[in-house]
Amino acid sequence: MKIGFGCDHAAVELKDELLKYMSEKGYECVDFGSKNPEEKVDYPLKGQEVAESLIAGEIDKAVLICGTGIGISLSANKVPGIRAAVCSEPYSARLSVEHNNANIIAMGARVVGNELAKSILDAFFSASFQGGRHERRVNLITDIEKKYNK
Ligand SMILES: O=C(CO)[C@H](O)[C@H](O)[C@H](O)COP(=O)(O)O
Repeated sequence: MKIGFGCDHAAVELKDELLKYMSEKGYECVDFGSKNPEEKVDYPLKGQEVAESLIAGEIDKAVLICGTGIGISLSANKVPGIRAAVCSEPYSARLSVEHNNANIIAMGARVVGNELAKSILDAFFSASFQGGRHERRVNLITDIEKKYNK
């Protein structure tokens, strides 16, 4: 699996740590993130870049991090087909895949510590979409998208 990592200036350190963590686990990791915490980068641009790469099939899943995880996930979710979930603990991260078929996990570098962030990634990347009744609901989300993207 190929994982894209995106972040703004608020999350460079955590992004670097998580990219190393997932690389050591054997995942192929692509760094779309900011490299310098001193250089301000606007999170919508990073969220869009990573989301578009995922929809283009260049990466399979993504990890997006900004100060809170909110702005970068809101931006990614504007791209049709993206289901980015902001999570601050592993339970929601697991359920975001099992029930919502999330394809991006977002976190806040000013919210979670490094070890908690790793547990969140473990939960997200070891989970599988359960389908069934959840598929019908995810399809209803897609229907909303289609209604406004004609
Ligand atoms: O958390 C964020 C958006 O949801 C981003 O990380 C921004 O960096 C945040 O808005 C704070 O920005 P600042 O320029 O570092 O104060």
